[in-house]
Amino acid sequence: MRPVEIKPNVYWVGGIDWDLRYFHGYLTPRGSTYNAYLIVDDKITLVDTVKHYLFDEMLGRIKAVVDPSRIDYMVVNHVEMDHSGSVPKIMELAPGATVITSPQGKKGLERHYKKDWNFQVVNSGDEVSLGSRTLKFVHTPMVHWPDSMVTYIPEEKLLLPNDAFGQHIAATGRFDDEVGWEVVHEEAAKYYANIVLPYGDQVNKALDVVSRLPVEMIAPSHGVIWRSYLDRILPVYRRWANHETERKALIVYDTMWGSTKKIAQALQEGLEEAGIPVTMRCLQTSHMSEIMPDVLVSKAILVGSPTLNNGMLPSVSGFLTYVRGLRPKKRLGLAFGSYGWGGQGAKEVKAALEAMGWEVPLDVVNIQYIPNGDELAAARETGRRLGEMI
Ligand SMILES: Cc1cc2nc3c(=O)[nH]c(=O)nc-3n(C[C@H](O)[C@H](O)[C@H](O)COP(=O)(O)O)c2cc1C
Repeated sequence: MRPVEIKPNVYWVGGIDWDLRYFHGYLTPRGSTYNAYLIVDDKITLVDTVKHYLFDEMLGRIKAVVDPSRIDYMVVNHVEMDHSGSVPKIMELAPGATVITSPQGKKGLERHYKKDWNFQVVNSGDEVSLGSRTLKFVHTPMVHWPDSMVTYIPEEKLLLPNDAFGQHIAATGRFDDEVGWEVVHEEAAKYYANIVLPYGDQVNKALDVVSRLPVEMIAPSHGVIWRSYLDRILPVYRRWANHETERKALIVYDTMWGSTKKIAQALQEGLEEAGIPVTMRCLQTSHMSEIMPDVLVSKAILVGSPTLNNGMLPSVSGFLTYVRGLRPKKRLGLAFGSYGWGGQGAKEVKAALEAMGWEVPLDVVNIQYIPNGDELAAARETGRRLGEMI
């Protein structure tokens, strides 16, 4: 339960959730952390907290540095309970502390905890002096809730952006270079694709703000702290925010008797003939949160469903509902599937792709029952034509 001094007198005092495997609908095979930061200055400040069940772990780390009753400021960058869940217990230990948050943060905290704390509402650009350090607040609404803000400490060139730049990684090392670029990039992409993707415009504004600040270290509220790979992750975030993709295709499908899978394989062959790398995901074996990193980087997304009871399979409609909410833009879509008599499944998929504003340049590949050789050759040709459009 040791705290980690990340800058002089700035300590990581969060909690490590080694066992977390499911986080509001998102699989987290590497677990996660909830990062809280303690700043010891004339005024003692805690920035964010941890999920309620890790309170004791966080408290142990705080106590190793200061008596928690001495906390003057409790900064809440984001109201979601993985970060604010231990605020009530901190406020019991430090009843004289002031809760610093955004206007939406105050409303959100009141709705969550029904407490009459001493609030200091801060607007974007406001500063609070701690003595030898300053807290500067910048609102980042909808990255990823209306209350979200970041805290910047200019004297330390340290940005505490809460969920932005987060990754679900539980590790003993607190820094990006202790985990390695491959892992931290993979988890940052997965986090972005499943949480932040709808808010590209707001991320771009936040990146503009960051680019004007001297930043040496970005300490998010999940996972490891960016100190060595800042030059790499900032341009990657910009590309994600701009919905820039690669010359890649993703095929996502489900099947009852295997025919839609045969069509998926024919489309894959055609795309590969056109020189396009393809990732294949069957919804029976891949969780939709695991598929989202491929959605993030793929220009073409092909979705297949057989027809079941006059519609698409529920697994496919669930996936499309999830993707629609995450709003990836500038994609090429294609719908396909097998049917028995009505064939509505693949047609519904096509309508869903178009409703997301994607370009769907080719007709649906909809084949009755088990595809024959000619039909598979035609599907392969469709894949090749799509590949040439990427
Ligand atoms: C329970 C069930 C319901 C089905 N309902 C429809 C339907 O409403 N309309 C239709 O065109 N085909 C329907 N079918 C036929 C399937 O779409 C057809 O068997 C198709 O080839 C299955 O593709 P798959 O091998 O990819 O699962 C149904 C099949 C099953 C097993």
